[in-house]
Amino acid sequence: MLIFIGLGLFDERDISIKGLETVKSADRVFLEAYTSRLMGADTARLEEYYGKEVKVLYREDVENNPEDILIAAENGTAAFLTAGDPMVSTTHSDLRIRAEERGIETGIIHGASIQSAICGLSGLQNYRFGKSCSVPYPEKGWFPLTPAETIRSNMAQGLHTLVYLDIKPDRYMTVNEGVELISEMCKRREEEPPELFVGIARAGSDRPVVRAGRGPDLIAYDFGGPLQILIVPAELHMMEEEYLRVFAGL
Ligand SMILES: C[S@@+](CC[C@H](N)C(=O)[O-])C[C@H]1O[C@@H](n2cnc3c(N)ncnc32)[C@H](O)[C@@H]1O
Repeated sequence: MLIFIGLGLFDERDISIKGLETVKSADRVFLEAYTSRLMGADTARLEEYYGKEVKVLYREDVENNPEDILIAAENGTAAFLTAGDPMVSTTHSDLRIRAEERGIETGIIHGASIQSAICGLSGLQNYRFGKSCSVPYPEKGWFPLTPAETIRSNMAQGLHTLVYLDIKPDRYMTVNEGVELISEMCKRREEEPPELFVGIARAGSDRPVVRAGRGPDLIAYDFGGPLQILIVPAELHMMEEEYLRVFAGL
């Protein structure tokens, strides 16, 4: 059996009791470490907490060579762990389909996701979000403008945009970098950059940071360590504006 388990948002204690019991009784435990991360716990700490060896997986292991996972799931119970919820803004549906097609039973134990956490932290209503987007680190000769296009299209419909920030093996994109990149994309599209941004750092920790402001203000603000995420709000409802004043320094 292959069970996808969400670890929640920050450290080893954010997993559900159901998830923890399943990990502890699993035959093999895999940790997907490229779509998101638990910044409050490293692999050694997870292994100690679960009393199990944890095999860390990178994109290549899941998307191109998932044999090890599938064979483990054919021969016993394999737990596949992902920070957040395993099926939110990740590509794991493909693995679940592959398993089912091989006759392997699958299941999901959900975890708290950044997608809902940002609503509580920012006060922006979840039903007012449009399509989300990701800002990647630009590479030589490659500077995609699609995030700016998504933001503009959402904005025209009065919808907020959630902007996921890139994770690389050796670095994590900050809110400061995200705002700078979006402003540059708008410039290249010959558009005005958004007037307001909301930056969030370390959701799920004891001290998450939430800050709303104009682009230059957020670029200068120190959000501390990763993980970080960005929202570009559309026109605010009265209650949303009030919430940002009280909790995000608007
Ligand atoms: C592709 S999404 C994966 C979401 C995950 N599956 C979930 O349900 O939470 C990962 C991105 O979300 C943001 N993120 C995830 N967890 C976060 C946290 N605890 N605090 C701030 N941002 C976070 C970061 O921008 C990160 O690059």
